[in-house]
Amino acid sequence: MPRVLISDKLSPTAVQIFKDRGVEVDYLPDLGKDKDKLLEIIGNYDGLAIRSATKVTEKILAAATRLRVIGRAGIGVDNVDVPAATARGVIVMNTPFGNSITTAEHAVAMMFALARQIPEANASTHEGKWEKNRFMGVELTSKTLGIIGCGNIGSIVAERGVGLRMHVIAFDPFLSPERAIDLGVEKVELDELFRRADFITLHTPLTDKTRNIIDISALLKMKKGVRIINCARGGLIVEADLKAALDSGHVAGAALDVFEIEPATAHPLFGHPNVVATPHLGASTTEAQENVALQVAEQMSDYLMKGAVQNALNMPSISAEEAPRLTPFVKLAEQLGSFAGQLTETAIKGLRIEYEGDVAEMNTRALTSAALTGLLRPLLQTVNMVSAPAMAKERGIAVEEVRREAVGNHEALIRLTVITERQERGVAGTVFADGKPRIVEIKGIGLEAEFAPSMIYVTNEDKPGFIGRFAGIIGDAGINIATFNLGRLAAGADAICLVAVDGAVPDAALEAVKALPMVRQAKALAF
Ligand SMILES: NC(=O)C1=CN([C@@H]2O[C@H](COP(=O)(O)OP(=O)(O)OC[C@H]3O[C@@H](n4cnc5c(N)ncnc54)[C@H](O)[C@@H]3O)[C@@H](O)[C@H]2O)C=CC1
Ligand SMILES: O=C(O)C(=O)COP(=O)(O)O
Repeated sequence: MPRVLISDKLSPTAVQIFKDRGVEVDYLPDLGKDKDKLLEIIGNYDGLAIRSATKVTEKILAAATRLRVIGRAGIGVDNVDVPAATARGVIVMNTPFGNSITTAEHAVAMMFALARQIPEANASTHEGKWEKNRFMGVELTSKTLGIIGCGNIGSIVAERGVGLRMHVIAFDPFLSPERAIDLGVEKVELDELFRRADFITLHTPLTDKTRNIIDISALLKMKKGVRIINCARGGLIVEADLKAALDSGHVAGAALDVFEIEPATAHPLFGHPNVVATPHLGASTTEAQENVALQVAEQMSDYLMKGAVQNALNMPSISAEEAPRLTPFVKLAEQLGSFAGQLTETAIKGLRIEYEGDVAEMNTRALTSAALTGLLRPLLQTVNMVSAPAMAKERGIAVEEVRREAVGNHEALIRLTVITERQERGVAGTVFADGKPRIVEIKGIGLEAEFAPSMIYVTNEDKPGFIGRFAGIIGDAGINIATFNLGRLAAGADAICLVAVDGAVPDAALEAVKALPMVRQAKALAF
């Protein structure tokens, strides 16, 4: 039974779903804050469910020897070392929509709070001061709202802004002009947004490109009296620069839900009269927390129990519906890759994968990942479908996918061609109705063989006497032949022989096969 650790506070719904789906679960909501304890126990788990408090570092991943999936009940995964997880073959998934409305609403609430100084006015009124003349606000109607990052959350903020009769402008390199029109948003460059906006709200992920996107030079480009809202990530704003701009009065107010270092218990901006602060509450509503807990538990259980992959950041999706149909082809692609990988002794420059017939309509990204996994496994024992594409890229292996209708006898065929400095070697296979993968072609020569744990592959000249002498050597070595499959280009031309044997092939027997006069190559293969 797979075991999952929940190391941050999640709705009890998640615990129940894991249990209902047959996944053992330990709920330790404060563990994320205790790095040492997490390091000590993480090796016991197949899955880790987190929010933003747990930091999944390279060190934690190194100790997570059983880990197969990290599920982020929320959106941002900047607290996970995704490249390190990928290199170790651990899927990282999030719940990209579950808390977006809630977070957008928090940004809008922050905008109102800034415009009318609600938190300060509230505190003063509670103190019995009745400072009616101290709190003069600004109207939102007709003001320009500048949105940096117009994805899921930014778009919802945009729609709310339009509803409030604001003029909404957005900077997002990936926002299409059509989508901008649909949202009622004017797409602008960043400098223009800085120049024109009365309110600026941030909704990008924290990446190397977005880090410090609001620094002193950006602040100086903004209108005097601008108000800034950050419900995305600390690190997008240089906090010291913001403080200077608030102190000088250039920025009239800032509302911050997120901070460079969290938890933020002491901060130079705390106590500033024009700063509204909340403790990373963007996603904290009953509705959003139910959504993300339910979704993360379902996604992680689906992966651990059925092999379905949804919302993974480092692996193509495989739906629970397609998983049963795809699985035998995943196996075929991996075994074909493994076959090619075991036969290739020089550096691989490229891999061409041809999908013919029914399989061309399937999830070929997942199949290509599987093929790369098989191909690279002789070099990298720990490679899997998550890490294989990144590993192939790192090694400079160019991957080409071709999809076409069925051309031969097979309704579905996958052909893998490995390209090295010296040659191109192709191998093709299919899955029959019994669900078992078969090799049906090697180097353009047709044959039909099932994959077996131990096999011998021989290329030879098609001359009389080979089979008898080969079988004699194998029999003398005490190895039982399970299946014997032959193929040849033409009578007397190149031939191949793929033999399944019971048990490992001793080196001496393989050497004796290689020494036969008509043999060109002989190799023991393991699947
Ligand atoms: N305060 C909180 O509790 C929460 C914070 N968040 C944060 O909000 C962020 C945004 O979430 P979503 O909208 O769901 O993500 P998303 O991926 O749907 O949208 C992000 C947008 O940022 C854009 N972008 C990327 N780089 C950019 C750049 N250099 N300049 C301008 N735009 C850029 C992308 O094109 C994309 O459209 C998350 O990454 C997360 O860090 C999310 C949920 C809750
Ligand atoms: O989903 C996100 O990106 C968030 O920032 C929400 O964080 P949280 O789950 O509340 O710790």
